[in-house]
Amino acid sequence: MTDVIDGNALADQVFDGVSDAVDEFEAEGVTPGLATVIMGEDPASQTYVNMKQRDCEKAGVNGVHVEVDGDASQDDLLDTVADLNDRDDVHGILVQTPLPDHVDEREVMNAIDPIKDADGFHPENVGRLVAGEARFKPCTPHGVQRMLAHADVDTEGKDVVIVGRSNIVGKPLANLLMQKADDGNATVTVCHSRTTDLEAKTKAADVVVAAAGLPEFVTGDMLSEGAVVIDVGINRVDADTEKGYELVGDVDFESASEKASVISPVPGGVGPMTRAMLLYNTIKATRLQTGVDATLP
Ligand SMILES: Nc1nc(=O)c2c([nH]1)NC[C@@H]1CN(c3ccc(C(=O)N[C@@H](CCC(=O)O)C(=O)O)cc3)C=[N+]21
Repeated sequence: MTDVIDGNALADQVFDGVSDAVDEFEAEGVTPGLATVIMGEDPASQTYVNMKQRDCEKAGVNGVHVEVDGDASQDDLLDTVADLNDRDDVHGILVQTPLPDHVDEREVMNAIDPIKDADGFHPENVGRLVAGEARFKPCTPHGVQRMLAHADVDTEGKDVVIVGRSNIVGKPLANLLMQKADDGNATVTVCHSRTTDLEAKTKAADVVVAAAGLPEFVTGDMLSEGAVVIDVGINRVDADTEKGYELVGDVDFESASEKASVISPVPGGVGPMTRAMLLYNTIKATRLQTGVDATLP
């Protein structure tokens, strides 16, 4: 039987833990706050940010939403970030990507106060993570780790193949899973578009993480029998649905689930866990800024 990880149910457990932590903060007169900043009108970004704000409401986190006009300057966006850095009621800040072409994403990430960096993308936090002293783990890699633990997948000594080398998923996840401190202890191979004979590598893997941003790229014939498959892809492909698109992962679920012992679906897998770990980081940030030791979810 293939175990299909229910990312929504697992995320709900984390959200419950966040609510409990919020109660602990409230008892000390603190309300954790998360600011989401969106610049421009990208429809997918609007959807995601709305979901994040709904999560905040559900968990009792103070959600602060800021919209910056798509035609505004980079300096306007940096001013917005600076204001949020200064606000005592905002403990976590997320600037939704992609940003308009005239804005340098790196400059914006660098401007976020590292202690409020709910995404974990600031170079100081990237450096800490690589050094084995993670402060804010990026949300998607952290969510993947939680999903593996939940499915009783112990990666110690196992071969993990990550398909995709992005700064937000592939690179940080590789670092986490190879480390001792995170009970990863895996042998990690990072594959990408220039990898020769990808199939030989995925076939030899105990765990395959698909994070290339390519719809249904990883198929069952690329997997070994009993492999663990985590699908990080969230691709909108045109379809004859009400919304005009459907969500598909980077894994061809039908063929892959015939081989896999454990698999995560899209939607309902990594996506909700990414949002849950965003609130986890908000709780962690609030602890660091207030000194109140609320229980981490
Ligand atoms: N600074 C920044 N931080 C991010 O974390 C970030 C970002 N920018 N830019 C875009 C990506 C994408 N992302 C998603 C998170 C959750 C779902 C999610 O919850 N998806 C649901 C349903 C989605 C739907 O119904 O459309 C699911 O997979 O079940 C999707 C996508 C965060 N991102």
